[in-house]
Amino acid sequence: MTAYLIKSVSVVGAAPTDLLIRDGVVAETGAGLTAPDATVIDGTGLVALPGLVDLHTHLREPGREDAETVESGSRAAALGGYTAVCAMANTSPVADTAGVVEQVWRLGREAGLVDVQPIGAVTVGLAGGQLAELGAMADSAARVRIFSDDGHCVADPKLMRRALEYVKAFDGVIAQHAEEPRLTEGAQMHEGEVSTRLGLTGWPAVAEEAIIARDVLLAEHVGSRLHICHVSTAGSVEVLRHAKTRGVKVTAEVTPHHLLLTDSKAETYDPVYKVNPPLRTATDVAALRAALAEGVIDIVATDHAPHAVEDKECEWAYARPGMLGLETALSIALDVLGPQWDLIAERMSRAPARIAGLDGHGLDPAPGVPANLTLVDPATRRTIEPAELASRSRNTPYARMTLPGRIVATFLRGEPTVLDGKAVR
Ligand SMILES: NC(=O)N[C@@H](CC(=O)O)C(=O)O
Ligand SMILES: [Zn+2]
Ligand SMILES: [Zn+2]
Repeated sequence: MTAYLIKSVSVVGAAPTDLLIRDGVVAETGAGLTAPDATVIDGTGLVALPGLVDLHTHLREPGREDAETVESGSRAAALGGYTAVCAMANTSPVADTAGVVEQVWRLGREAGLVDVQPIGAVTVGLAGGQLAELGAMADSAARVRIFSDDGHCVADPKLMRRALEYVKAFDGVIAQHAEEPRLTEGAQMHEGEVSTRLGLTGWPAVAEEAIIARDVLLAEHVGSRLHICHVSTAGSVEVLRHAKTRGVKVTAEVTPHHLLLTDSKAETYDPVYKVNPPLRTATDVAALRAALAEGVIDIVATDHAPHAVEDKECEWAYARPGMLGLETALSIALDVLGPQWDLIAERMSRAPARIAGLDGHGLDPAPGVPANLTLVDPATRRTIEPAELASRSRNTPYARMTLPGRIVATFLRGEPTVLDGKAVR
């Protein structure tokens, strides 16, 4: 196993130091390190972060390997600075059995580019009718701890309660896609001024907020852990703030796109901007940014949602919702938060690793720690070219935008997955 000596790198924004990576761990840190057998990387101007952890990734395998595979999504993740991703359950077949989660877990191991942690479905077939075999998925080789029907809301309050109660036994968490389905029938975009002008059916903020309010009360009642996927409205932030003040065990994520883009993008009628929950208003964006800085929102999660060309390059109403995210998330975070490295490390690595219970991830580079880390060049700006992305899909909303920051290298347990900004395999 090759050793790597990274010279003069800033660890999470601190004064430059050297990092020696050997045998899968950070062996030593300090100024003036030497290691004759090591490959030297010049870290001048670079920032070392704990490898990013994505709590919300769609890898599309099994079932839609034309849009993404575990391997292509893992490569996109590594290039984005990630060392672990949690793979959503809305595959085909659905990841609602021990067999399917073990298959995804095994494919992740074989690709070997990031740790792929499968998320299990809450209900059989994501149909919302009966609980899936949560215990069997938890006990499987994939050791599932996060369960979600993402793409669909667990709308039945009794089923949601039972799921919350069930996962307590193994310190699991239910990740809710908060969308009251009766309030979003036929919805195409955020319900507001722009939807009225364009004549598109609206997805009202209250459809999200009502479910979050219900579920934080349920989580409080049964004393379970709840996670809220892709929070998108100012009102949701207020509900979460209230719940956290009461000590409810709730965590929440925001996506890069909800931190940057607004519903005015729908005026282009370009379905690349169609996403669930929809892009909201500038007021919502400001509230989400403030909540992320404050900690009312715990993490940034990509909701990387690859879609094949035929599902995206069509009329708005027929297009599938969802956007790519893994290869651009750090750049968006840097753009939105500025070089607040400790905050970025917390929201994109440490906190998601804690929520997912991923040992060995989310730890700042220090002696003895598994070498899961990424090197960022904050000074370089790059223009996003969809054709250059490692994802099998092309549905990035940032095409031809120039964004700050470039991932120079990523290490998974001491092995580089990315070097010189390029995937190693
Ligand atoms: N976000 C999306 O618009 N789409 C996701 C599902 C989801 O996250 O709800 C997908 O699977 O494509
Ligand atoms: Zn969702
Ligand atoms: Zn999703």
